[in-house]
Amino acid sequence: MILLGSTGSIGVNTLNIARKFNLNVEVLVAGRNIELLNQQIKEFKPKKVVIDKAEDIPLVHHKNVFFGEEAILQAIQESETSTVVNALVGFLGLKPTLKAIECGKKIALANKESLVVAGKFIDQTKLKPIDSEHFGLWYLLQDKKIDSMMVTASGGSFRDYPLDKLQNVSIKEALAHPNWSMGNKITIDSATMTNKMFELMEAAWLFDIRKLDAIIETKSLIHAFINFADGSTTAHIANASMQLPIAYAILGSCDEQILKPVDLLEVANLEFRKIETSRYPIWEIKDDILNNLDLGVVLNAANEVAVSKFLNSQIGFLDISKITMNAINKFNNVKATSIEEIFEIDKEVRNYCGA
Ligand SMILES: NC(=O)C1=CN([C@@H]2O[C@H](COP(=O)(O)OP(=O)(O)OC[C@H]3O[C@@H](n4cnc5c(N)ncnc54)[C@H](OP(=O)(O)O)[C@@H]3O)[C@@H](O)[C@H]2O)C=CC1
Ligand SMILES: CC(=O)[C@@H](O)[C@H](O)COP(=O)(O)O
Ligand SMILES: [Mn+2]
Repeated sequence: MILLGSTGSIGVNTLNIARKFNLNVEVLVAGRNIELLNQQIKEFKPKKVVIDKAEDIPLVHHKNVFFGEEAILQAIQESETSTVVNALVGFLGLKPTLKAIECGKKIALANKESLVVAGKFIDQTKLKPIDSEHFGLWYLLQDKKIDSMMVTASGGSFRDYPLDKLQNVSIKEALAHPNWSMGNKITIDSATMTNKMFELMEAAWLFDIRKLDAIIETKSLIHAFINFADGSTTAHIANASMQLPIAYAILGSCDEQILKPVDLLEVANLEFRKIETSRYPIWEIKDDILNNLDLGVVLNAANEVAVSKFLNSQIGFLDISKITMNAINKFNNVKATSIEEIFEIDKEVRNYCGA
C-alpha cells in the first residue's frame, strides 16, 4: 500500500493492521513528525518516503526521500501497489484522492474532506471509507427497503460544559475528546459538531440518501443505525477503535478478531441525547447543508480557517461556528461545475475568512 499520513492517528492504526496482516508498505507519506516516521521506516522498509518540508529531508533515515504535494501525487502515479490509504487531514487530501482514482487505484479513504468538498466529482467505484459510522452503515446494509440512516456522535469535548463558559475554553480542554484519540483538527470538529455535519454529507454521497440524521450516544459504542421501511432498526455496535474500519477498507472482508467484543453487562447502560443548537450552533444549518451538498466546499474551507485560528489562540471556541455559518450565508449560491471550480471556491472562501 501507499500510506498518506502515516504518522497521524489513522496512519498509526493502519500500520497496526499492516503489521497484523503482514501487508507490504511501498510508500510512506508524513508531515513533520520525523522521529516517528524514522521508526516506521525501520520497521516497514518502504521503497520511497515523502514528507512535507525540504528542510527535514536530512533527518529522514532513507535514501529515497521527496517532499511536497507534487511528490505525493508522483508517488501515487509511479507506485506499483493497487491500494492508497488516504489519512491526510483537510483539503490537502483532495488532490491525492483524485490522483489515486485517476490511476485506477483502490482507495481507502479516511480523508472525509475529499467527499465533503468534491463528492459530486469523485468516482466512488473503488473507494472504501475509513470512518467508524460509515463502516457501521455499510455493515448494516441489507437488500431491504431503507427508510433512513442515522449516525452517532459522542458530543465531543464540551458535551457537559457550562454553556455560558464555552467561548473561553482552553485549547487543551478542546483537544480532550471523551472517547477517541484522534488528530487535533478532527477533535475540534467533533467538539463543534462539524465532524457530524461532514459525516452526514459523507453518508449522502456514499449511500445516495438524504434522510439522514445524527444523535449523541455518549460512549461511542453504537456507531450507526439503519431504519428500515418495515419499521425495524438495526444498530452497529463495536468498541471505539478505528482498526476494524481500516481492516475492512484495506482487506475487503475479515473473519479474524480485530477488536475485543463489547461486553454489554460491563457497559450496563447507554445514554442518548439530542444535538441541541444551543451547544452546537452549526446544527442550525444541517438541513440547508443536506439539501445543498454543493455547500460542502464552503463549509470545509471556512472551518479549516476557523479551526486553525482557534488552535493558534486567535479566536474563541464559539467563533469557529460563527465564521463557518457566516461563510455559508455569504456563499450560499455556489455551485461548482468542475473540479477546477472547487479549488477556486476553496481559495475564495479562505480569503474571505481571513486565512
Ligand atoms: N483519527 C480518527 O480516528 C479518524 C480520522 N478521520 C479522518 O482521517 C483523516 C486523518 O485524521 P487523523 O489521523 O486524526 O489526523 P492527524 O492529524 O493525526 O494525522 C494527519 C497526518 O497527515 C500528515 N500531514 C499533515 N500535513 C501534511 C503535509 N503537508 N504533507 C504530508 N503529510 C502531512 C501528518 O503528518 P505529521 O503528523 O508527521 O506532521 C499526519 O501523518 C482526517 O480527514 C480525519 O477527519 C476519520 C475518522 C476517524
Ligand atoms: C472515530 C470516528 O469515526 C470519528 O469521526 C468520531 O466519530 C469522532 O467523534 P465524534 O462522534 O465526537 O464526532
Ligand atoms: Mn466518524
